[in-house]
Amino acid sequence: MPAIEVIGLRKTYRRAFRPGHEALRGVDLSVPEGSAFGLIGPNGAGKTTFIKSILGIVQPTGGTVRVLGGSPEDPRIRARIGYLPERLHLPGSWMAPTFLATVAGLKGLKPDKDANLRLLERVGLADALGRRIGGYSKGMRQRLGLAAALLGNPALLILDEPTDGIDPLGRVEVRRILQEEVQQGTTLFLNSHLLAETERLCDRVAILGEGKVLREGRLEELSRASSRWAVRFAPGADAGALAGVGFTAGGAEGLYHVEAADVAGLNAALDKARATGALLVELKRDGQDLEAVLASAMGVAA
Ligand SMILES: Nc1ncnc2c1ncn2[C@@H]1O[C@H](COP(=O)(O)OP(=O)(O)OP(=O)(O)O)[C@@H](O)[C@H]1O
Repeated sequence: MPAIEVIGLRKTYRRAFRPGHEALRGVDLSVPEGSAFGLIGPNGAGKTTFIKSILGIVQPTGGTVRVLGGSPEDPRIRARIGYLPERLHLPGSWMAPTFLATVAGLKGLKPDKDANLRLLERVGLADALGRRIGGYSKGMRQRLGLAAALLGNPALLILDEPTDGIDPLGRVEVRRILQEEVQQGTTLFLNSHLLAETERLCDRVAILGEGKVLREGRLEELSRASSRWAVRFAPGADAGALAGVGFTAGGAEGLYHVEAADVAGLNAALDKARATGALLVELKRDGQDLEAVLASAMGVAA
C-alpha cells in the first residue's frame, strides 16, 4: 500500500469576476511506503497546493486522495501524519516545552514531558528551553516546527521547506534527523527549493510544473547518465589518435568523452586509448544532477 496515492487531482482556486486559477491540473502520484520522496518544481508549480490537498487543508476540485490507506480528513489518519508547514505560526509569548505539550494534546497524545524534552534536544533546542519563542531566530522556529511534526512518531512526515532559514551546519543536523526517521521506516515527503537537499535525502523525486507531474521516478533513474564517460588523460595525449579510437576532446586540457554501453565496453575503449600512449588520470560518469533534470523537464537550458 502506498503511503500517498493521488489520482487525477485537480484544484481550481476561485477568483472574483475572473476565471478560476487551475493550480493542479490532473496530478497522478504514488508515494511508496518507507520512501523518501522529494517534490520539486518552479515557483507557482502547485507544490504547496498539492501538499495542502493531501493533508485535507485544501478541498480538491476533482480527483481522489488516499493517505496511509485512508482519507486525509479522517482524524485517525491525521494523527499518524507529521506536518511542517511552509509558514509557521508560533505563539511568541510561549516557551518551547509548553508549545510542544499543547501540540501533543491536540494530536491526542498522552502528556509526556520527558519525551518532549528529548525531542527538543534532538532538534538542537536544548539551550533555548527557557526563552520565549518570539525571540527565536528563523532557524530555531523551523527546528521547533520540526519537533512538533515529529511528535508521536508519525508514519508519514510531510515537510514544506524544512531547512528554510537554517544555517549550513544546522541543515546537516536536520538531514541527519530525517535520515534516522527514514531508516526507522517513516515515509518522508519533502518539498524543497534546495535541490542539493532533495538529492541528498530522497530516493524518489517528482517534478511538478504548471499543475502537472512532468517526471517522476527513482532519483538515480531520473539523473542516470547516458552511456557517456568523462576521461582525463595526462598531458601529451595524442588527440588525433584518441579521436581515432572514439574519444572526443572535451574542451578542458586533457579532458575527453567516450561512449560505452557497459563496463566491458568502457575498458575496451580505455585499452585502445592506452595503446595510443595516453595515460589515464581520472574517470567519471557524465551524470546529470537534479538541477539539470529539472531544467530539462521544464524545457530550459541548465
Ligand atoms: N489561496 C489561493 N488563492 C488563489 N490562488 C492561489 C492560492 N494559493 C495558491 N494559488 C495559486 O496557485 C498556483 C500554485 O501555487 P502554490 O503555492 O501551490 O505553488 P508552489 O509550487 O508551492 O509555489 P512556491 O514554490 O512559490 O511556494 C500559483 O499560481 C498561486 O498563485
